[in-house]
Amino acid sequence: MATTAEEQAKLVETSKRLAAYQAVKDYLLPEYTRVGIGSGSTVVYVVDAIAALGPEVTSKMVFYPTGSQSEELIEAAGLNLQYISKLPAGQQLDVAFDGADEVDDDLNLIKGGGACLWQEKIVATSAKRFICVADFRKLSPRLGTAWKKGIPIEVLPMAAPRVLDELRRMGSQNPRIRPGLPGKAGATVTDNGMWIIDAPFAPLLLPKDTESGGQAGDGSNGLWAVDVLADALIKIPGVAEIGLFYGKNGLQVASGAQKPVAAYFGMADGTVEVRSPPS
Ligand SMILES: O=C(CO)[C@H](O)[C@H](O)COP(=O)(O)O
Repeated sequence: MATTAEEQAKLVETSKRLAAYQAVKDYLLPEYTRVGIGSGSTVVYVVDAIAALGPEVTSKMVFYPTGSQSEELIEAAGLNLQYISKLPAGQQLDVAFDGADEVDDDLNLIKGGGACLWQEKIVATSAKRFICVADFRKLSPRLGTAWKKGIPIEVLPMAAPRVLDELRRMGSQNPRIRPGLPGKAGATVTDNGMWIIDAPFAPLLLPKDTESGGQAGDGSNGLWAVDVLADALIKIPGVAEIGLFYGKNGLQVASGAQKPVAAYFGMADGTVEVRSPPS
């Protein structure tokens, strides 16, 4: 068991790496040609795993980034870069890999800790198969349990005060405009020229909590179901995109969906746990 902060950090990195290599082994088939690459520190290992397959496999593939960080990763690994804007209408990526800030029991995700959520959602929903790769810290029964910073919401800067008002009205506790990096004055500016608001809510309910006379999940008692909250947030004027990647259970998740078809977690014991959404 990791005891020092240094050992814990090493364990987390090992977990990310294990999950990434396993996910790429299982889901990057040699016949695939179009691959989405997400953002964040876990995706670095996804790109490592892909590059390790060698040019005989990867030279036939084209890689689509979710922002400036993944664009750099793709180029630095010597992989073929293409933009999602160039994906012809009616066509899809074969697979997309991305990380997450938190993953619940139904594989709904919080994303956007790295401020890339808008392009990440476009790439994930453009893929036939969206695969989430994470370490053990990201697993939670309900979104908002472990990730306390809030749901990242990408907003038009001029609308930020109005969006904050509405979020408070909806019960968000202390929603805040994300500041820039230390030493940089002002807000975080996304790759799309927008700002991010982080909006904390009480842990979000799942269908199993709201069905059969359970909690309402409509925010009336301060508790929201993931899908009800997501549908309300995206309708706030000035909101460009939200960092909830969600969907109803029992639906076909393999095409145009925000939820992953599989989530790979590197565990603290050195194993990789693979989860699929409930049917
Ligand atoms: O959503 C994201 C960026 O917008 C990332 O996928 C998420 O923040 C996870 O990052 P990391 O792998 O560094 O923990």
